Amino acid sequence: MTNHQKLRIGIVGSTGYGGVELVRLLLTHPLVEITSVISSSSAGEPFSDGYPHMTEILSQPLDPVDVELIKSKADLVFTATPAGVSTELAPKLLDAGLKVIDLAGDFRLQSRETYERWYQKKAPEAAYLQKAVYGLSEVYGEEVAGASFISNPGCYPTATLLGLVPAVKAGWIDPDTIVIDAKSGVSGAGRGVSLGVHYSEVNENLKAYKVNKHQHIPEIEQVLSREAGREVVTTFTTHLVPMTRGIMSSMYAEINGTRTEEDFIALYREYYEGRKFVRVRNKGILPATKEVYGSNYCDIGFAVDARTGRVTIISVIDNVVKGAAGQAIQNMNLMMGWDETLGLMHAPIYP
Ligand SMILES: NC(=O)C1=CN([C@@H]2O[C@H](COP(=O)(O)OP(=O)(O)OC[C@H]3O[C@@H](n4cnc5c(N)ncnc54)[C@H](OP(=O)(O)O)[C@@H]3O)[C@@H](O)[C@H]2O)C=CC1
Ligand SMILES: CC(=O)N[C@@H](CCC(=O)OP(=O)(O)O)C(=O)O
Repeated sequence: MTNHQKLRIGIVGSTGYGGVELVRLLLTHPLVEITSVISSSSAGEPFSDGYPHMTEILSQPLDPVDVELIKSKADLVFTATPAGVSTELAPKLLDAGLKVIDLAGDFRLQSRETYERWYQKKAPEAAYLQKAVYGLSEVYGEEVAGASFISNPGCYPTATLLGLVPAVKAGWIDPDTIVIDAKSGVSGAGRGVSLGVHYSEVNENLKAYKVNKHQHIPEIEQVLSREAGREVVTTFTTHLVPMTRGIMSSMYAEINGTRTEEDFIALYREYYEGRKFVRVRNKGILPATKEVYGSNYCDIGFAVDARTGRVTIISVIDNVVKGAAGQAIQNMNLMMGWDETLGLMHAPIYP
C-alpha cells in the first residue's frame, strides 16, 4: 500500500497528553498517516518544539483549528480537547464529511440535562448527540463498526466498566451494592498546570478528590443501567496517586448466590474471548498498574470472600493508552473494519 492510500489523520489538541500519545501510537500504524497536527494556540510552530522527544520524528508545523484546512488534509479527526470544545467543533467536522473520534466527555452522556449538571457546561445539540456511538470497544464494538462519529469513553469508566460489565450482565453481582474505589496517575489531569497537580502537592501524597461529584459517575451509571436492564446508581471515589500513568479501579459488590474465583475467571474469559486487550488473571493473581504501562491492555483479577459474600474486582489500565489514545485508535480500527489491534500491540514497559 502506498502512502497515498493511507487514511489521513488530523489531531486537534495534538499538543496535549492525549494528543501526543495519539501521535506516538499512530506513527507505527500501518494503514494511516498523520497529515495534520492541530493547535489552537501554537499554529505555525513545529510540533516537536513543544515535545523535544519527537525531534526528527514529527517536526511538521502545527496547523490552526480551521475546518476547511482540516477537511483538505484529513479523512478522520481525533479531538483530544478539554470538555466543551468538541461540543462546538465536532458538528462542523462531521458536516464537512470527516469521521470524528472525540476523546472528551462532551458526547458520552445521552441526557443533555445530565451532562449539563455534571460537567457544568452547555450540552451538545441533540441531533449530533444522537449520532455519537459510545466506544467502549470490547462491549459496544459492533455499534462502533461502520460508525462515523465515536465518543471515546473516559479513562476511569474504561477501567471500571470492563471490570464490572460481565458480572452485571450475567446477574452475578447485585448492582445496588457496587462500590468503586479508583486511583489515577497525574497525567490523567492533562498537561496544563494547576495547584492540584503541582509536584509538591502530589509527591509523597495520596488524596481523594471530587467525592460524589466526579463527572464519570453518570457515565458509569449509564452503562451499568443499560447492561443491568434497570437503573443503577453507584458510589465512585477517585484518588490522585504520585505516579505518571496508570489507573486502578478496585470494585466491591455482593455476589448473587455462591460463586468462586474460578467461576468469575471463566465468566470473564468467555465474555472477552477473542478480544486481545482484556487479560483476565489466573486465580490468586491481582494485576498492578505497571503491568499495563504504555500498553492498550486492561488487566482484571478477582478475590472472592466467602465470609462476607463479596467479590473484589481489580482492573488496571494505562490512562493515556487504553483510557484515551489507545482505545480511540482501537475504535478507529473497528470503524474502518480493520483488525482492532493494528498499531496497538505494544508490550507494556517494565519495570
Ligand atoms: N489525560 C488522560 O488520561 C485522559 C484524557 N481524556 C480527555 O481527553 C481530552 C484531552 O485530554 P488531555 O490530552 O489530557 O488534555 P491536555 O490538557 O493535556 O490537552 C488538551 C489540549 O487541547 C487543546 N485545546 C485547548 N483549548 C482548545 C480549543 N478551544 N480548541 C482546540 N484545542 C484546544 C490544547 O492545545 P492547544 O492550546 O495547542 O490548542 C491542549 O494541549 C480531555 O477532554 C480529557 O478529559 C480522556 C481520557 C484520559
Ligand atoms: C487525575 C485526573 O484529574 N483525572 C481526570 C480525568 C479527566 C478526564 O479524563 O476527563 P473526561 O474523561 O471527563 O474527559 C479527572 O479526574 O477529572
